[in-house]
Amino acid sequence: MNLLNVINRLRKTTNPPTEAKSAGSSIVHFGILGASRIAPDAIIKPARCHEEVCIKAIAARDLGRAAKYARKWSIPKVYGGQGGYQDLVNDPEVDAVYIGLPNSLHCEWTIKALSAGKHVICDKPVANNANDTRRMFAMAAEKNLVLLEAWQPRFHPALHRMKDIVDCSELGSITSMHAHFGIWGNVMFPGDDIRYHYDLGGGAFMDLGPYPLNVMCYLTSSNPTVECARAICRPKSTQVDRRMETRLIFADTIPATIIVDHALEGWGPFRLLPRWVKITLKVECEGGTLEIWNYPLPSLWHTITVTPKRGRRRVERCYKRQGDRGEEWWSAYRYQLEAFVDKVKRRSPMAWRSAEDSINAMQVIDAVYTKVRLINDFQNATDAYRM
Ligand SMILES: NC(=O)C1=CN([C@@H]2O[C@H](COP(=O)(O)OP(=O)(O)OC[C@H]3O[C@@H](n4cnc5c(N)ncnc54)[C@H](OP(=O)(O)O)[C@@H]3O)[C@@H](O)[C@H]2O)C=CC1
Ligand SMILES: O=C1OC[C@@H](O)[C@H](O)[C@H]1O
Repeated sequence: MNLLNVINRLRKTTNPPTEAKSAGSSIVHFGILGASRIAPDAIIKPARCHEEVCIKAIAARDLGRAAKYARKWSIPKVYGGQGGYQDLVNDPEVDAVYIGLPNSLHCEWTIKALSAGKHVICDKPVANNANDTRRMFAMAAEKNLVLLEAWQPRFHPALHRMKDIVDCSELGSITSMHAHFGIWGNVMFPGDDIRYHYDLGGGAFMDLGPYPLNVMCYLTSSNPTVECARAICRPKSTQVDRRMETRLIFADTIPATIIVDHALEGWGPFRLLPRWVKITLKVECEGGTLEIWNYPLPSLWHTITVTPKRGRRRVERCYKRQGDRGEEWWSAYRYQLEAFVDKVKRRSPMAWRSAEDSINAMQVIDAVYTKVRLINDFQNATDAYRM
C-alpha cells in the first residue's frame, strides 16, 4: 500500500472523472427528487462516470433551492413548488427516478414514480415498514420496472470478499456476530434533521440499523428473529430512538448483537473526548474470527481482518475483483449504479439486492420496533397510498 496511490484513489472516488456518454437512446436519464445532501454521492457523481447515465432533472419543494442545486451540479431541468415532485415524475424525458427523501416519503414517491412508468432507486430504508415495502415491489413487478433499495455496500467488492471468506471452509461455520454503528449525530446533523422526526420515519435503527442488519443477512444468507431489543429515546421524545440495542438469532442458531447510536459517547477521562464514528463488525467462527472496519462506506477505506485460531492473522482490502467490471476508485454507489443500469437494460448485474432482501430486512426492522413498543402508526400511512 502506497500513500500516494491511496490519495489518488480517494480523489477519484470522491470526485470521479467525467465519462463521454454513449449514443442517445441507450442513455438512462435520471430525475432526482429532493435537493438532498446524499444525492451528489449516491447518484450525481456516479452518473458522471457512467457512460449510459445522465442526470436530467432535479425537483425540490422550493424552486429557488432546486435552481441553485441544479446550477451547482449542472442539471439541465428544474422543477419546484407544490407540484414540483410530481412534474418531475411525469416528465417524459425522465426514465428513472432517484429518491433521497425522508423515509416516510419513500413509499409514496416510489409508487408515484412507478405509476408514471419510471424505474426507481430509493434510498435505504426503502420504506417505513414491511407492508409498504411489499406494495412497492409488487407494483414494480406488475409494471415490469426496476426498483432497487439503495443499500450500496451490497455492491462493493469488499463485502463480496467477506462473503467468500465466510463461505469457503477456512474459518468454519459462523458461531456469533457483533456489530456497532454509532455516529456523533449532534455534530454531523442539524438539530431538526429528518433522522430525529418520528413523522419523517426517523430513529437510530431506521437510519443506521440497515447497515449491520443487511451485512449479517448477506453473510449468513438468512433472516433473523428478534430475541430482544432495548431503546433509549431522544431527549424529550417517547417515539424516536437515539440508541437501539438488539439481540437477534440468525439461521435458528447464530446469536448476534447490533448496537446503533445517533449520539455516540465520548472516550477518555469522563468520556469527554469526542468520537466521530464507531463502526465495527466481528464475525466469530468455529475456526477463528473475521472483522471488517468500515462496512458502511468500504470504498473510502476498509480493512478485513482474518484471525484463524491456527495460523497467522492477515489484513485484506478489496476495491476491485479480478475479472469483474469496475475500477479500484469506484465508490460503492458507482458499483450500485452499474448494477441498476444492467437491470434496466436486462443485462446480468454483478450483484443485486432483491425485493425479498428488502422486504425481509424491513420485517426485521418492524419486529425490532415492536419489541421496544415504539411501533408505530407507520402502518396507517399505507392507506393514503393504497392503489
Ligand atoms: N445510502 C447512503 O449512504 C445514505 C442514505 N441516506 C438516506 O437518504 C435519505 C435522505 O437523507 P439526507 O440526504 O441525509 O437528507 P436531507 O435532509 O439532506 O434530504 C432530504 C430531502 O428530502 C426533502 N423533503 C421532502 N419533504 C421533506 C420534509 N417534510 N422534511 C424534510 N425534508 C423533506 C428535502 O428536499 P427539498 O430539497 O425538496 O426541500 C430534502 O432535500 C434518507 O432516506 C437517508 O436514510 C442518507 C445518507 C447516506
Ligand atoms: O445512510 C447513512 O449512512 C451514514 C450515516 O451517517 C447516515 O446517518 C445514514 O443516513
